[in-house]
Amino acid sequence: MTRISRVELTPVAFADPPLLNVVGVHEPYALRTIVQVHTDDGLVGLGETYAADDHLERLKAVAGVLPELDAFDLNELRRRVRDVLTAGGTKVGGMLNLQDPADVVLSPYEVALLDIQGKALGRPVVDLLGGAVRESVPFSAYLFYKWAAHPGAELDEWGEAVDPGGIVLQARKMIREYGFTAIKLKGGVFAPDREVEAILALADAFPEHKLRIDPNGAWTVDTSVKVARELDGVIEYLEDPTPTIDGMAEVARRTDVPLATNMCVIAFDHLKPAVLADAVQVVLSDHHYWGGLRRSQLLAGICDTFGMGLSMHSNSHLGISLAAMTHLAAATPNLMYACDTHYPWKTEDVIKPGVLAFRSGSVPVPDGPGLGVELDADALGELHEQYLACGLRKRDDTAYMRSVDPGFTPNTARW
Ligand SMILES: O=C([O-])C(=O)C[C@H](O)[C@@H](O)C(=O)[O-]
Ligand SMILES: [Mg+2]
Repeated sequence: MTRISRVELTPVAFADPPLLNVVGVHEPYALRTIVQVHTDDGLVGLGETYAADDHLERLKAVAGVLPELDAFDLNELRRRVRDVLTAGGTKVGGMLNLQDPADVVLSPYEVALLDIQGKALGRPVVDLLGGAVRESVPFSAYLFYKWAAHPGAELDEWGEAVDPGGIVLQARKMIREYGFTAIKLKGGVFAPDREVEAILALADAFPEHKLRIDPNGAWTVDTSVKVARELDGVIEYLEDPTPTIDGMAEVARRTDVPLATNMCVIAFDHLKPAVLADAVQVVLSDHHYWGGLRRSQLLAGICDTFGMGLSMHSNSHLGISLAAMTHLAAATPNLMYACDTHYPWKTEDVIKPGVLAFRSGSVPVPDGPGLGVELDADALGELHEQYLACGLRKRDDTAYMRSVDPGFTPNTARW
């Protein structure tokens, strides 16, 4: 039997450019926790997750009850995670507009155990998820309005993008380097007209590419309907134009443009009300908060049953997450959209280079055992030192924006 002997949790910080969004701007570093689960027969499983202090505390509490667990017993893993979180007084179970903490904590451990299982069997994770229905996974070019540099820092390689021309230049560079065939624009930063103009400029410049815009709920219902009319036939879906299941349902009643979400359906409890209201036509899965790879496949099945499309959400992440996303997407037949990834925005990683590569916008599924990626111990150490030195302990785009613009308020349904 492959039993867990111990768990190592290493918070890391990696450089992140000043990407703008509805709640502010990315800080100079993004945080992640790297999870290493060791077994008594010498295997190590990898996982990657958020690194906010309260999340780290929960991860540590669960780490304490994992020794002796059989790495193939994912049901027992889930039971232990839920027991620990309930004992700590945490409410387990989704509430509207909240992720389920038990699924968020379960995720990196489930991925690490699947990595161990694959290594024990000599098979890639995709085979444990039912087998590959595609050999490589298409991702989208994830464009952001951005500053030329963090205040006081040197210019980065991407330059400024605060208007349609800047966004098109950014798209050209990203598509030249990665070959993406779908484009997502993060909106909610400027007035909707200006962001519509950017999408139209992208449509002109890239007539063959699939387009999407995601203002993270920055618009009212009426504005969302107006934008949907203007971009009907131009975009493949409109992502979270307005907040809440009720708001999205109202927009959906007034447009045929498919609505997608990673904001109002982010836990299993949200599916029933969303389906009953016909609020969303595409759910963006994300294994980091849907409870890992197998529960993301459960979500995929539910979407399939109720006639909803499936795409994939991302946050700033490193290579362990990209590997997990790729295995999952390769084994999920109804994931028919190019997945989001922040990967092009990062310049540092904790894995050894060589396995994960973009070819024509897609990542070939790693074929080594488990996730197929290897931790670089030196890089892990350096990014941990960077975490200790940078002082950030949770993501706070709003506070960072206010340090530059004290009057800034997040834009939820402002326009
Ligand atoms: O699709 C989304 O909503 C995201 O990717 C959320 C992220 O937090 C994005 O807004 C970001 O990185 O600023
Ligand atoms: Mg989104």
